[in-house]
Amino acid sequence: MHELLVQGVEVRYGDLVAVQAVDLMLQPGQLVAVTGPSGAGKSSLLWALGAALRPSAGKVVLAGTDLTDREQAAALGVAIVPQGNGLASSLTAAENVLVPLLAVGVPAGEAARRTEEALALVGLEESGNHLIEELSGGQQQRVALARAFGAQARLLLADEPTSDLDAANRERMVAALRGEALRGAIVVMATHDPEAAEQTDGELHLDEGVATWVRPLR
Ligand SMILES: Nc1ncnc2c1ncn2[C@@H]1O[C@H](COP(=O)(O)OP(=O)(O)OP(=O)(O)O)[C@@H](O)[C@H]1O
Repeated sequence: MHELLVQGVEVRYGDLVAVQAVDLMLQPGQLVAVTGPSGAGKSSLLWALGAALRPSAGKVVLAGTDLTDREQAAALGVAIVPQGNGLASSLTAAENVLVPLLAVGVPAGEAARRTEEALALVGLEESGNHLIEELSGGQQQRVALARAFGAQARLLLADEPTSDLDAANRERMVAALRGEALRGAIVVMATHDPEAAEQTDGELHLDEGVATWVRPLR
């Protein structure tokens, strides 16, 4: 059985078909890039995979369970790192990682340990006490990834995770995403960055919502 089954997923905004009948089968341990020009439907596909929007057709099944809404998907371990990070700007970097863990009942000691590890993974161990609004765009992007790493997701959906990063941090983030896959997650990253894309196990290219494997999964 495939852990993630995507069958005929279509996303429409009114008359516009942003994603056209995408089929995918992914297994734990796989790191996949979704590439394509601006407006091709990458974010829409990721949001549909994470049940943050309801597909107009088709379904997304994780470990045998149909994903129905964002809350249910989050409870099943589906994390989304959105473009533009989605962080709480009045909290510190560490609080942004810690609070969601406490909210889902991770014990305080374990949550603190995971927070420290996740911030170290993105190279921000010294910045945990900084407010988000005091951090640069690239640092904020790294906190958003740290939050997802702390959550130890089963399916991690990262939208343009390296877009604001310099080369060294891009390498660090791709390595961290690979680490998540090695831990047993399925990791799907939308990206414009060819160097990040080529480090994945497969590249799914979207053009006007039509998906084609330009580099099939290995
Ligand atoms: N909420 C929305 N309402 C209407 N149209 C939308 C909405 N979100 C996206 N679209 C349209 O759907 C298409 C796909 O958008 P999407 O954001 O998924 O593309 P993308 O490949 O992620 O683009 P980018 O690389 O610029 O982020 C575009 O034509 C976009 O204008």
